Amino acid sequence: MLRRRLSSLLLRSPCSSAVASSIQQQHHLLLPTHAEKPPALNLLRLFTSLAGTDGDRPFIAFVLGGPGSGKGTQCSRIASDFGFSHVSAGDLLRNEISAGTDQGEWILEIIREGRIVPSEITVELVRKAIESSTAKRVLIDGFPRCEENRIAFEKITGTEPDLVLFFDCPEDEMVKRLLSRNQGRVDDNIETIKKRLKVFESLNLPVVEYYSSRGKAHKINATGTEDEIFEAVRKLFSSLRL
Ligand SMILES: Nc1ncnc2c1ncn2[C@@H]1O[C@H](COP(=O)(O)OP(=O)(O)OP(=O)(O)O)[C@@H](O)[C@H]1O
Ligand SMILES: O=c1ccn([C@@H]2O[C@H](COP(=O)(O)O)[C@@H](O)[C@H]2O)c(=O)[nH]1
Ligand SMILES: [Mg+2]
Repeated sequence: MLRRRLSSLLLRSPCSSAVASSIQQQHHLLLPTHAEKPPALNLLRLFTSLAGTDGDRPFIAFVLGGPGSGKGTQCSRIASDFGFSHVSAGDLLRNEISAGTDQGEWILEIIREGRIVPSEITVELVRKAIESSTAKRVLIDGFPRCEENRIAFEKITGTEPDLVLFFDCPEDEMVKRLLSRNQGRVDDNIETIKKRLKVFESLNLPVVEYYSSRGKAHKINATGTEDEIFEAVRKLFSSLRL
């Protein structure tokens, strides 16, 4: 409870002014109504660090890339060949929808519109998934989606990813893949795909750039067959001392 409240105090600003107004309009009830000062960061960490100290936590890889770039496909293969647990932020949100809660209904609308779910929801879901995993290596697929997500994750968990994988794919190829994915996703239609591509470029790419500037991001050419792409991925993971 306290953890949840501390998290919400830190996470007042949505991902960008472009998406801020509608999210804030719909989401104002989740935000604190009075001006409390966030507690000092080290106090916050006392309650929220992932599995105690940095040393105890698993190896964390963020897997980023545009919609349809093949993140989920490649994550499944990395998980089975390199012993990673695969945490898909999108799947965690879709589980909330399937659970049929009020929060789920609201998340469904955000996904249908190709927007980003506020950090107070996603960071909690991702943090819990990491904490409940017994694996020593975890792939976080499709998160963080924007700088605000990234900053929130790092503050709330007191940790940074060890590695960031970026699947680089041309837009026309991503659109083609999404339109033939055929998994009944509410966001696999051309109107939503166009919005997701815009959100990817304006909000998600800056996260990749941030981690590139810190020497953590590895770009993989995501064109070609699944096998060809996995060969490049395999080389990278084989070179890591895991
Ligand atoms: N190299 C590839 N060539 C052709 N099709 C591919 C390739 N990799 C994945 N696909 C197919 O493209 C579709 C999108 O792939 P996937 O679901 O892995 O992408 P994603 O990055 O996770 O997308 P999203 O962000 O929407 O979840 C799937 O139907 C998948 O089978
Ligand atoms: O961290 C996240 C991850 C996902 N979303 C929303 O879900 C959809 C689908 O995500 P996929 O990773 O493509 O499965 C995405 O377009 C967002 O609307 C999110 O808000 N935050
Ligand atoms: Mg996916």
